[in-house]
Amino acid sequence: QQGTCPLSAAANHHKKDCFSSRAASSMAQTIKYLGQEEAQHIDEELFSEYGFSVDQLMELAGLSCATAITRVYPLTSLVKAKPSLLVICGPGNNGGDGLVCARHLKLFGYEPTILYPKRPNKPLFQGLTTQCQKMEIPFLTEMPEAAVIDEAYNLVIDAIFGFSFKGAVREPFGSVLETLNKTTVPIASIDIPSGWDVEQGRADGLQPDMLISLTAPKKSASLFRGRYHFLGGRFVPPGLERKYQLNLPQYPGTDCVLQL
Ligand SMILES: NC(=O)C1=CN([C@@H]2O[C@H](COP(=O)(O)OP(=O)(O)OC[C@H]3O[C@@H](n4cnc5c(N)ncnc54)[C@H](OP(=O)(O)O)[C@@H]3O)[C@@H](O)[C@H]2O)[C@@H](O)CC1
Ligand SMILES: [K+]
Repeated sequence: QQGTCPLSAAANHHKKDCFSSRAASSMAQTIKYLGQEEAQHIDEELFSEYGFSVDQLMELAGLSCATAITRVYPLTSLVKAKPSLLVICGPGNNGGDGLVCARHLKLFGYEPTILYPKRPNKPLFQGLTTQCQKMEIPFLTEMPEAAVIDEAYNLVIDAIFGFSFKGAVREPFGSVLETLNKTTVPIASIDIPSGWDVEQGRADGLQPDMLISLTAPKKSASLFRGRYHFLGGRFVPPGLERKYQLNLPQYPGTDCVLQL
Protein backbone atom coordinates (compact mmCIF):
# COMPACT_ATOMS: atom_id res chain seq x y z
CA GLN A 1 0.00 0.00 0.00
CA GLN A 2 2.92 2.31 0.74
CA GLY A 3 4.32 1.83 -2.77
CA THR A 4 3.99 5.39 -4.01
CA CYS A 5 7.20 7.23 -3.41
CA PRO A 6 7.71 10.91 -4.19
CA LEU A 7 10.61 10.18 -6.50
CA SER A 8 11.68 12.99 -8.76
CA ALA A 9 14.39 13.01 -11.38
CA ALA A 10 16.94 13.74 -8.67
CA ALA A 11 15.86 10.74 -6.68
CA ASN A 12 15.96 8.56 -9.77
CA HIS A 13 19.51 9.63 -10.27
CA HIS A 14 20.21 8.43 -6.74
CA LYS A 15 18.39 5.23 -7.50
CA LYS A 16 20.88 4.60 -10.30
CA ASP A 17 23.72 5.15 -7.83
CA CYS A 18 22.02 2.73 -5.49
CA PHE A 19 21.77 0.09 -8.22
CA SER A 20 25.42 0.38 -9.14
CA SER A 21 26.36 -0.07 -5.50
CA ARG A 22 24.07 -3.10 -5.46
CA ALA A 23 26.00 -4.60 -8.39
CA ALA A 24 29.25 -3.91 -6.58
CA SER A 25 28.00 -5.79 -3.57
CA SER A 26 26.88 -8.99 -5.25
CA MET A 27 28.63 -10.82 -2.39
CA ALA A 28 25.52 -9.85 -0.45
CA GLN A 29 23.85 -12.98 -1.85
CA THR A 30 25.49 -15.04 0.85
CA ILE A 31 24.78 -12.71 3.75
CA LYS A 32 23.20 -14.51 6.69
CA TYR A 33 19.61 -13.78 7.72
CA LEU A 34 19.40 -14.05 11.50
CA GLY A 35 16.81 -15.73 13.68
CA GLN A 36 15.44 -13.79 16.65
CA GLU A 37 17.54 -15.52 19.32
CA GLU A 38 20.67 -15.30 17.25
CA ALA A 39 20.16 -11.53 16.80
CA GLN A 40 19.71 -11.15 20.55
CA HIS A 41 22.84 -13.21 21.30
CA ILE A 42 24.92 -11.09 18.94
CA ASP A 43 23.56 -7.97 20.62
CA GLU A 44 24.47 -9.27 24.09
CA GLU A 45 27.96 -10.32 23.01
CA LEU A 46 28.68 -6.91 21.50
CA PHE A 47 28.16 -5.45 24.97
CA SER A 48 29.56 -8.22 27.19
CA GLU A 49 32.53 -9.66 25.29
CA TYR A 50 33.34 -6.90 22.86
CA GLY A 51 33.13 -3.99 25.30
CA PHE A 52 30.71 -1.74 23.44
CA SER A 53 28.14 0.42 25.21
CA VAL A 54 24.52 0.66 24.05
CA ASP A 55 24.62 4.37 23.32
CA GLN A 56 27.72 3.91 21.19
CA LEU A 57 26.12 1.30 18.91
CA MET A 58 22.80 3.12 18.91
CA GLU A 59 24.54 6.25 17.65
CA LEU A 60 26.15 4.30 14.79
CA ALA A 61 22.91 2.47 14.02
CA GLY A 62 20.84 5.68 14.02
CA LEU A 63 23.40 7.54 11.93
CA SER A 64 23.42 4.76 9.34
CA CYS A 65 19.61 4.90 9.15
CA ALA A 66 19.66 8.68 8.61
CA THR A 67 22.36 8.26 5.94
CA ALA A 68 20.46 5.53 4.07
CA ILE A 69 17.22 7.58 4.19
CA THR A 70 19.06 10.60 2.80
CA ARG A 71 20.32 8.47 -0.12
CA VAL A 72 16.89 7.15 -1.05
CA TYR A 73 14.81 10.26 -0.31
CA PRO A 74 17.15 13.21 -0.88
CA LEU A 75 15.80 16.66 0.03
CA THR A 76 15.41 17.53 -3.66
CA SER A 77 13.09 14.53 -4.25
CA LEU A 78 10.50 15.40 -1.60
CA VAL A 79 7.08 16.38 -2.93
CA LYS A 80 5.76 18.41 0.01
CA ALA A 81 6.67 22.07 0.46
CA LYS A 82 8.50 21.30 3.71
CA PRO A 83 10.98 18.41 4.12
CA SER A 84 8.75 17.00 6.85
CA LEU A 85 9.19 13.48 8.24
CA LEU A 86 7.30 11.63 10.95
CA VAL A 87 9.49 9.45 13.18
CA ILE A 88 7.56 6.99 15.36
CA CYS A 89 9.59 5.59 18.25
CA GLY A 90 8.79 2.50 20.30
CA PRO A 91 9.68 1.63 23.91
CA GLY A 92 12.96 -0.27 23.34
CA ASN A 93 16.28 0.20 21.61
CA ASN A 94 14.64 0.32 18.17
CA GLY A 95 12.93 3.49 19.42
CA GLY A 96 16.33 4.76 20.58
CA ASP A 97 17.68 4.24 17.05
CA GLY A 98 14.73 6.31 15.82
CA LEU A 99 15.60 9.21 18.16
CA VAL A 100 19.23 9.18 16.99
CA CYS A 101 18.09 8.95 13.36
CA ALA A 102 15.73 11.94 13.81
CA ARG A 103 18.55 14.05 15.32
CA HIS A 104 20.87 13.34 12.39
CA LEU A 105 18.11 13.92 9.82
CA LYS A 106 17.53 17.34 11.37
CA LEU A 107 21.25 18.06 10.97
CA PHE A 108 20.96 16.91 7.34
CA GLY A 109 18.29 19.56 6.64
CA TYR A 110 15.03 17.61 7.12
CA GLU A 111 12.21 18.63 9.45
CA PRO A 112 11.43 15.56 11.55
CA THR A 113 8.57 15.38 14.03
CA ILE A 114 8.63 12.62 16.65
CA LEU A 115 5.87 10.52 18.17
CA TYR A 116 7.22 8.77 21.29
CA PRO A 117 4.21 7.51 23.24
CA LYS A 118 5.92 5.10 25.71
CA ARG A 119 9.16 6.45 27.13
CA PRO A 120 11.35 4.23 29.29
CA ASN A 121 12.49 5.74 32.55
CA LYS A 122 16.20 5.32 31.80
CA PRO A 123 18.95 7.95 31.47
CA LEU A 124 19.83 6.74 27.94
CA PHE A 125 16.36 7.46 26.53
CA GLN A 126 15.89 10.60 28.60
CA GLY A 127 19.18 11.93 27.21
CA LEU A 128 18.22 11.08 23.62
CA THR A 129 14.86 12.80 24.11
CA THR A 130 16.49 15.94 25.53
CA GLN A 131 18.94 16.01 22.60
CA CYS A 132 16.05 15.94 20.13
CA GLN A 133 14.19 18.65 22.04
CA LYS A 134 17.32 20.83 22.06
CA MET A 135 17.60 20.22 18.30
CA GLU A 136 14.15 21.86 18.14
CA ILE A 137 12.46 18.72 16.89
CA PRO A 138 8.75 18.81 17.84
CA PHE A 139 7.13 15.90 19.69
CA LEU A 140 3.50 15.00 19.03
CA THR A 141 1.21 14.10 21.90
CA GLU A 142 -0.93 11.73 19.84
CA MET A 143 -0.89 9.73 16.63
CA PRO A 144 -2.41 11.78 13.77
CA GLU A 145 -5.11 10.30 11.51
CA ALA A 146 -3.87 8.55 8.37
CA ALA A 147 -5.19 11.35 6.11
CA VAL A 148 -3.32 13.97 8.17
CA ILE A 149 -0.09 11.98 7.88
CA ASP A 150 -0.52 11.66 4.10
CA GLU A 151 -1.11 15.40 3.86
CA ALA A 152 1.66 16.59 6.18
CA TYR A 153 4.64 14.26 5.82
CA ASN A 154 6.88 13.05 3.01
CA LEU A 155 7.91 9.88 4.79
CA VAL A 156 7.23 7.93 7.98
CA ILE A 157 10.19 6.39 9.81
CA ASP A 158 9.14 3.29 11.68
CA ALA A 159 11.29 2.82 14.79
CA ILE A 160 8.61 1.10 16.85
CA PHE A 161 9.80 -2.50 17.29
CA GLY A 162 13.04 -4.28 16.45
CA PHE A 163 14.32 -7.80 16.99
CA SER A 164 12.82 -8.24 20.49
CA PHE A 165 9.20 -7.91 19.32
CA LYS A 166 7.02 -10.90 20.23
CA GLY A 167 3.34 -11.87 20.21
CA ALA A 168 0.27 -9.76 19.55
CA VAL A 169 0.84 -6.00 19.45
CA ARG A 170 -0.16 -4.24 22.68
CA GLU A 171 -1.59 -0.72 22.96
CA PRO A 172 -0.91 2.05 22.24
CA PHE A 173 1.03 0.52 19.36
CA GLY A 174 -1.86 -1.56 18.00
CA SER A 175 -3.74 1.63 17.05
CA VAL A 176 -0.55 3.29 15.81
CA LEU A 177 0.15 0.38 13.44
CA GLU A 178 -3.49 0.25 12.35
CA THR A 179 -3.30 3.91 11.33
CA LEU A 180 0.06 3.38 9.60
CA ASN A 181 -1.49 0.57 7.57
CA LYS A 182 -3.96 3.09 6.16
CA THR A 183 -1.38 5.69 5.11
CA THR A 184 -0.06 5.99 1.57
CA VAL A 185 3.18 7.94 2.18
CA PRO A 186 6.26 5.72 2.02
CA ILE A 187 7.48 4.08 5.21
CA ALA A 188 11.13 3.42 6.06
CA SER A 189 11.44 0.71 8.71
CA ILE A 190 14.42 0.43 11.02
CA ASP A 191 15.66 -3.15 11.40
CA ILE A 192 12.22 -4.87 11.18
CA PRO A 193 8.88 -3.68 9.77
CA SER A 194 7.07 -3.13 13.07
CA GLY A 195 4.42 -5.67 13.91
CA TRP A 196 6.11 -8.33 11.78
CA ASP A 197 7.19 -11.53 13.45
CA VAL A 198 10.99 -11.28 13.42
CA GLU A 199 11.32 -14.56 11.54
CA GLN A 200 7.95 -15.12 9.79
CA GLY A 201 6.95 -11.57 8.87
CA ARG A 202 3.24 -10.64 8.64
CA ALA A 203 1.38 -10.82 5.35
CA ASP A 204 -1.29 -8.27 6.35
CA GLY A 205 1.16 -6.01 8.21
CA LEU A 206 3.10 -2.90 7.21
CA GLN A 207 4.57 -2.94 3.71
CA PRO A 208 7.43 -0.45 3.96
CA ASP A 209 9.07 1.08 0.92
CA MET A 210 12.46 0.85 2.63
CA LEU A 211 14.06 -1.45 5.19
CA ILE A 212 17.34 -0.72 6.94
CA SER A 213 18.66 -3.95 8.46
CA LEU A 214 21.14 -3.36 11.28
CA THR A 215 24.20 -5.60 11.81
CA ALA A 216 22.66 -8.29 9.54
CA PRO A 217 19.14 -8.81 8.13
CA LYS A 218 16.68 -10.84 10.19
CA LYS A 219 14.87 -13.82 8.66
CA SER A 220 11.68 -11.86 7.96
CA ALA A 221 13.66 -9.53 5.68
CA SER A 222 13.44 -12.22 2.98
CA LEU A 223 9.72 -11.33 2.78
CA PHE A 224 10.38 -7.61 2.33
CA ARG A 225 8.76 -6.45 -0.93
CA GLY A 226 9.63 -2.75 -0.81
CA ARG A 227 12.10 -1.13 -3.16
CA TYR A 228 15.08 -0.36 -0.97
CA HIS A 229 16.83 -2.75 1.39
CA PHE A 230 19.91 -1.32 3.08
CA LEU A 231 22.40 -2.72 5.56
CA GLY A 232 23.68 -0.43 8.32
CA GLY A 233 25.48 -0.73 11.63
CA ARG A 234 29.06 -1.04 10.41
CA PHE A 235 30.57 -2.00 13.73
CA VAL A 236 30.85 -5.79 13.75
CA PRO A 237 34.25 -7.05 14.94
CA PRO A 238 35.78 -9.86 12.80
CA GLY A 239 35.65 -12.47 15.59
CA LEU A 240 31.91 -11.97 16.01
CA GLU A 241 31.35 -12.09 12.25
CA ARG A 242 33.27 -15.40 12.06
CA LYS A 243 31.52 -16.96 15.04
CA TYR A 244 28.04 -16.34 13.60
CA GLN A 245 29.15 -16.79 9.95
CA LEU A 246 27.50 -13.52 9.04
CA ASN A 247 29.21 -13.25 5.62
CA LEU A 248 28.75 -9.51 5.64
CA PRO A 249 29.36 -7.76 2.32
CA GLN A 250 32.15 -5.23 2.07
CA TYR A 251 30.89 -1.70 2.73
CA PRO A 252 32.19 0.64 0.01
CA GLY A 253 35.03 2.90 1.20
CA THR A 254 34.10 4.82 4.32
CA ASP A 255 30.32 4.39 3.83
CA CYS A 256 28.25 3.36 6.86
CA VAL A 257 25.49 1.88 4.67
CA LEU A 258 25.19 -0.50 1.74
CA GLN A 259 22.24 -1.36 -0.50
CA LEU A 260 21.49 -5.08 -0.57
N1 LIG B 1 23.10 -5.39 18.01
C1 LIG B 1 22.55 -4.54 17.20
O1 LIG B 1 22.48 -4.82 16.03
C2 LIG B 1 21.99 -3.27 17.69
C3 LIG B 1 20.62 -3.12 17.78
N2 LIG B 1 20.02 -1.94 18.02
C4 LIG B 1 18.58 -1.82 17.98
O2 LIG B 1 18.00 -2.47 19.07
C5 LIG B 1 16.83 -3.16 18.62
C6 LIG B 1 16.43 -4.19 19.61
O3 LIG B 1 16.12 -3.49 20.76
P1 LIG B 1 15.41 -4.17 22.03
O4 LIG B 1 16.03 -5.46 22.29
O5 LIG B 1 15.44 -3.15 23.09
O6 LIG B 1 13.95 -4.42 21.53
P2 LIG B 1 12.88 -3.71 20.61
O7 LIG B 1 12.73 -4.62 19.46
O8 LIG B 1 13.17 -2.29 20.38
O9 LIG B 1 11.51 -3.79 21.43
C7 LIG B 1 11.47 -4.03 22.79
C8 LIG B 1 10.32 -3.25 23.37
O10 LIG B 1 9.13 -3.57 22.67
C9 LIG B 1 8.15 -4.02 23.56
N3 LIG B 1 7.37 -5.10 22.97
C10 LIG B 1 7.79 -6.32 22.56
N4 LIG B 1 6.79 -7.02 22.01
C11 LIG B 1 5.70 -6.21 22.08
C12 LIG B 1 4.35 -6.36 21.69
N5 LIG B 1 3.89 -7.49 21.14
N6 LIG B 1 3.51 -5.32 21.89
C13 LIG B 1 3.92 -4.17 22.47
N7 LIG B 1 5.19 -3.98 22.88
C14 LIG B 1 6.08 -4.99 22.68
C15 LIG B 1 8.89 -4.49 24.79
O11 LIG B 1 8.05 -4.25 25.87
P3 LIG B 1 8.08 -5.20 27.16
O12 LIG B 1 8.04 -6.61 26.65
O13 LIG B 1 9.35 -4.87 27.85
O14 LIG B 1 6.87 -4.78 27.87
C16 LIG B 1 10.11 -3.59 24.80
O15 LIG B 1 9.84 -2.39 25.47
C17 LIG B 1 17.25 -3.67 17.27
O16 LIG B 1 16.16 -4.09 16.48
C18 LIG B 1 17.95 -2.45 16.74
O17 LIG B 1 17.01 -1.53 16.18
C19 LIG B 1 20.87 -0.73 18.15
O18 LIG B 1 20.30 0.18 18.97
C20 LIG B 1 22.25 -1.05 18.69
C21 LIG B 1 22.93 -2.20 18.03
K1 LIG C 1 11.02 -0.98 13.23
